[in-house]
Amino acid sequence: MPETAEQSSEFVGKRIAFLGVGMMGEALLAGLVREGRPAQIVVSDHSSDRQAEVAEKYGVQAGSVAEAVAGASRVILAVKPKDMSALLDEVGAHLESDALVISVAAGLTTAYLEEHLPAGTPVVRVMPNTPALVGEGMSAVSAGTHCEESQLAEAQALLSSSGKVIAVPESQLDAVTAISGSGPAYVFYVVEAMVEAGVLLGITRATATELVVQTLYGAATMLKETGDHPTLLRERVSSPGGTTVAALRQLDDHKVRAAFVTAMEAAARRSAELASGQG
Ligand SMILES: NC(=O)C1=CN([C@@H]2O[C@H](COP(=O)(O)OP(=O)(O)OC[C@H]3O[C@@H](n4cnc5c(N)ncnc54)[C@H](O)[C@@H]3O)[C@@H](O)[C@H]2O)C=CC1
Ligand SMILES: O=C(O)[C@@H]1CCC=N1
Repeated sequence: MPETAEQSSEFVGKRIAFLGVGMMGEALLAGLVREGRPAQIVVSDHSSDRQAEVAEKYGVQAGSVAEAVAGASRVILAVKPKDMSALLDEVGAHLESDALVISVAAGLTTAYLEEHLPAGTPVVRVMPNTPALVGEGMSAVSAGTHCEESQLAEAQALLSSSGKVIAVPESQLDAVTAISGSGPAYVFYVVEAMVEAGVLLGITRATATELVVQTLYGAATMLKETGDHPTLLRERVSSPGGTTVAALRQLDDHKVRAAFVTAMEAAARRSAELASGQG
């Protein structure tokens, strides 16, 4: 398991600026605060209401982008891709010479980030996901041209406060975005559908939700703890001539498996479009 930010001696005493504390920024911030370092964090958000809400909820400092970036050794960028160019101009004007810049924006490449920051700035591109909020996130990281191994490790240690972290070649980050970045939304979509079906079958919404959520949690835990192939686990549920095969046949007839493939291809394509400025 990678060293956590708490365990990393590199982490001690370093100030972290969070620029943009919407859904994803807050989820990553929550992990660091859980590790007990709120005094080192300063947040900045264009929405003053949002900035104040997050600063109060997590007991962290707040300020303008310039105030947050000045004196920060790590700068986390968590704004929408369309807002990144303006933010990078502002960040560049105040960035410390040894600061590491970490972006979570979908699609935006390290080359794009480097182009908009002072020459030689070390950058790390990350694709995290929202389960980071509860410490069960999945992040994939790639280093930019000027980022040293130790700086990539530093970014990994920082992100490990909110879940699992892997390093991947940057060419794979659009696919990663389609899998784990957007993935929680597919799961919530399936949950919605199963709960609706439960209600249709006469179960109360509360009970149907409880049944679906625990089923999902149990199935995910089995996948993680046994390491067994999903096909094997599915076959163990499917009695010959029973209820499960009757249901799965309907999913196949409705091409649900194929729909997941085309949906995820669309997500990866969209990620690549964001990189080429079609955001
Ligand atoms: N929501 C998700 O599941 C995931 C999001 N991401 C990426 O995270 C980034 C943020 O996404 P969300 O948190 O969902 O969006 P969001 O809209 O919830 O948050 C963005 C925040 O940035 C603030 N903002 C905009 N311009 C700013 C600026 N110049 N300075 C300071 N704050 C500024 C906004 O007021 C807002 O609070 C995006 O680039 C997205 O691609 C990556 C992985 C998963
Ligand atoms: O939908 C999006 O563009 C972002 C990136 C991955 C998840 N949410």
